[in-house]
Amino acid sequence: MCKSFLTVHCVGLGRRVGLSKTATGLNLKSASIQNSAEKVSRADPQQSEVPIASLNMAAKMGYHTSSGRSIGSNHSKLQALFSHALYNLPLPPIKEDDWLLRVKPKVKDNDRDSTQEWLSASEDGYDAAHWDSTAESHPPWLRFHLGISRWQLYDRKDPSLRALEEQLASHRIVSAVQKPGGTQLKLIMTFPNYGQALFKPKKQERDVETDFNLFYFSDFERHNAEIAAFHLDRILGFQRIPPVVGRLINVTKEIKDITTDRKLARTFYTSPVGNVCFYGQCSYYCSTEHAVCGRPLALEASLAAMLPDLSLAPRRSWRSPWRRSYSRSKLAQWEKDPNFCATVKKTPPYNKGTRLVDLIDMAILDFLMSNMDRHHYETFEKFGNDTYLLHLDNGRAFGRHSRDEPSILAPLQQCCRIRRSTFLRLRLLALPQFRLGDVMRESLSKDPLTSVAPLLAQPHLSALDRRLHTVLQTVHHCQESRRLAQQRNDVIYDDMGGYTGFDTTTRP
Ligand SMILES: Nc1ncnc2c1ncn2[C@@H]1O[C@H](COP(=O)(O)OP(=O)(O)OP(=O)(O)O)[C@@H](O)[C@H]1O
Ligand SMILES: [Mn+2]
Repeated sequence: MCKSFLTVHCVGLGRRVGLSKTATGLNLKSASIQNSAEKVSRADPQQSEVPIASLNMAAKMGYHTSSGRSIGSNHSKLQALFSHALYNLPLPPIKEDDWLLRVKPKVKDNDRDSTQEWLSASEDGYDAAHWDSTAESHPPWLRFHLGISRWQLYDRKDPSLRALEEQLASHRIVSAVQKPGGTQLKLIMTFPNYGQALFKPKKQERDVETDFNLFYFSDFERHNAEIAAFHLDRILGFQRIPPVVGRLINVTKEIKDITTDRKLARTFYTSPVGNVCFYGQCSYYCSTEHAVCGRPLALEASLAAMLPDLSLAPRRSWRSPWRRSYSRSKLAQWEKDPNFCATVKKTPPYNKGTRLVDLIDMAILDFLMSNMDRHHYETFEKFGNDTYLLHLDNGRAFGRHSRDEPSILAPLQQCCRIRRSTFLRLRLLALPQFRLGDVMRESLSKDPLTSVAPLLAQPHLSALDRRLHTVLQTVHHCQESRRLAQQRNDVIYDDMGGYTGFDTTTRP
């Protein structure tokens, strides 16, 4: 049972907590910490709060040390990239309302005693929780939630992010149940400190290329794509994908033996060669033909940090104007109309603010990793239209390396617009001293599953560099055609305000 000053958990836990909302001090509009000082819960990026033991563990697992230098290498392209000015641009000032979960400013006197801290006895495999209003008492997943702002999902330099990744990769799994909805099997896993992760299993070997005759919507999801997408999004400087790590799961001990999900438990069996398999229940690929199997027990999987529960932080789902037709014979509007973008530009929410360039950022991410499955995207409702797009669900990326899919880039090509900061970072990533494929390799080498096999095979890394060149060429063509037509050059959307000194006009 938990007593809470922080209602985040009780709702997110999915278990009975035994206290009424008023008793827990729940502010339904937002998570509430009953303390006046906002500073209490936001991690200070300057100050490492990761215990030494965790850093040792992280080192063993191949994560960065606190200096950020990768273990066993003297020259880190990734570190050099993240030290570059373009990766350290100042964010707009963060006002009270720009945090997703707000710190409740005042405690009523009669609430004070019962709501000052969160207490729970250790039971059912969960740790006793003694969380108060100080950041030090909060587990890393909670620091992640409290660090979500209008401008980014996390601060790349926040040391508690490393602790979060480490816990996703190694903490004991207390519960594993199916996540309903969606087309493919996925589980919600819970850790002793009440943190949760979205689990997606390995369904195919990393080097299998998607069948060219398959429509994109029939493609299987890939656990390594979820992991690689998180790294790529961070390397592009977006911070719009929740942290994802790879992990070897013991199918019997960490799923079958502990699950309370009877529908899931019923689908376990032993294959003819003695591997433990299961297939769960879902609308498409949940049958013995599509079972996921351990070898004989070990199963590779991706674990993504869960976002705050929808009851605390509702999200809005938007249909992408450039979504593909789900019919095998019909074309979508954007495929038929060369002036499609002119219409989109006039249509809310694309007619104001950064929504259009944010969508173009997402198209660039998707083109680089060849993800054709971005029919929808989500935003946090609290932030209205003035916020970034969440890049969730990347399991269908990195399916092909031998071919590129130019139609994914249609938003950039048709609208001829790109954020200045994105364009400059892309140009940086094309330089030999950084090189996208190289920094991706280095970044992915920190993931625990690299010990099994590199998360992206070399042809995928080379494809990233090739596609990056295509993106830069596309921007160049846009600039040239606007110049020739003597139109005002509105290709580069200036999101960097006073920042000067970066040249945006030269060829890639
Ligand atoms: N890290 C996360 N935290 C919380 N919710 C998430 C997270 N990642 C995804 N979701 C939610 O879960 C839903 C299903 O996840 P996802 O899209 O990855 O599964 P899927 O099986 O591929 O679904 P679909 O078949 O509909 O594409 C998403 O639409 C999103 O709202
Ligand atoms: Mn999906």
